[in-house]
Amino acid sequence: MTIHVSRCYFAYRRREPILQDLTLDLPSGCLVLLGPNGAGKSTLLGLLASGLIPSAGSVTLGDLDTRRRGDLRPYRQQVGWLPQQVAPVPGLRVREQAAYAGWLKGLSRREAWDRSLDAIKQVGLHELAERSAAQLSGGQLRRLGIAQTMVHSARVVLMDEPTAGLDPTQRRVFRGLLEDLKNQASFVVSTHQTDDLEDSYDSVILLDRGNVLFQGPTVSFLDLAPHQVASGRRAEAAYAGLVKGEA
Ligand SMILES: Nc1ncnc2c1ncn2[C@@H]1O[C@H](COP(=O)(O)OP(=O)(O)OP(=O)(O)O)[C@@H](O)[C@H]1O
Repeated sequence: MTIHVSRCYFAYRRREPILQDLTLDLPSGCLVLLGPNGAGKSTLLGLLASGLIPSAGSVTLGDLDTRRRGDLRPYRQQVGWLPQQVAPVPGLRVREQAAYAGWLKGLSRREAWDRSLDAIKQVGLHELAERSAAQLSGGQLRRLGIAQTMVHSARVVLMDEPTAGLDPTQRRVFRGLLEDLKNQASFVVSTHQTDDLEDSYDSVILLDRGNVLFQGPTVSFLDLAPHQVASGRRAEAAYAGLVKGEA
């Protein structure tokens, strides 16, 4: 089961609409959300996370609809959110912060604490369980953010530019993590990095000025690149062709 976006409109207060009549069925698996600066990726993720509510249309997961107040809590239990900056909670250690996130999502204190160990193990942070979360590096904090979504067994995890600012080693760690967690949840990842598309993602959505320029399997996206383009450059070429309308 994944998220359906149906005929959505969204505008920030008294501004031009960012998304108009947007309809998307997010497939399960790993999906990458691409698009130039200002395309509307974070806005779409905000709607999927239920932090933003469409002024018309709907965002649904099964029979849960983010426009119904009573549905928000169960919706958010199933949809995890990893913002660009994961903030350490002052005074909490790594495992405590993971457990705290689970408790905020409605788990009992006991259940959240029990599950937190597995979650930090899954992201390779168990050896740092007792360290203050404030002492983690940027890459480790993002892994903690993923662990927070694992504690409450989110079915869909949304990530906004999770590898921005990470060094190549940390980016590789992140890619490995995504690979390991793929069978536990679906992932929607917004990024500007196209070099690892083929290995990491099953499908692609390309947004530009709120419009979907492409939605489909990664292989079909790469096929849009001119034939002479070498394999490592195909995603970049397909992207450039679509954004300029040349593909
Ligand atoms: N809080 C806000 N208030 C008003 N306008 C906003 C707000 N957040 C974003 N916007 C506007 O909405 C449009 C889409 O922004 P959004 O952040 O969703 O794009 P993006 O694709 O995530 O961009 P980037 O790749 O630069 O992060 C932009 O024109 C932006 O200026």
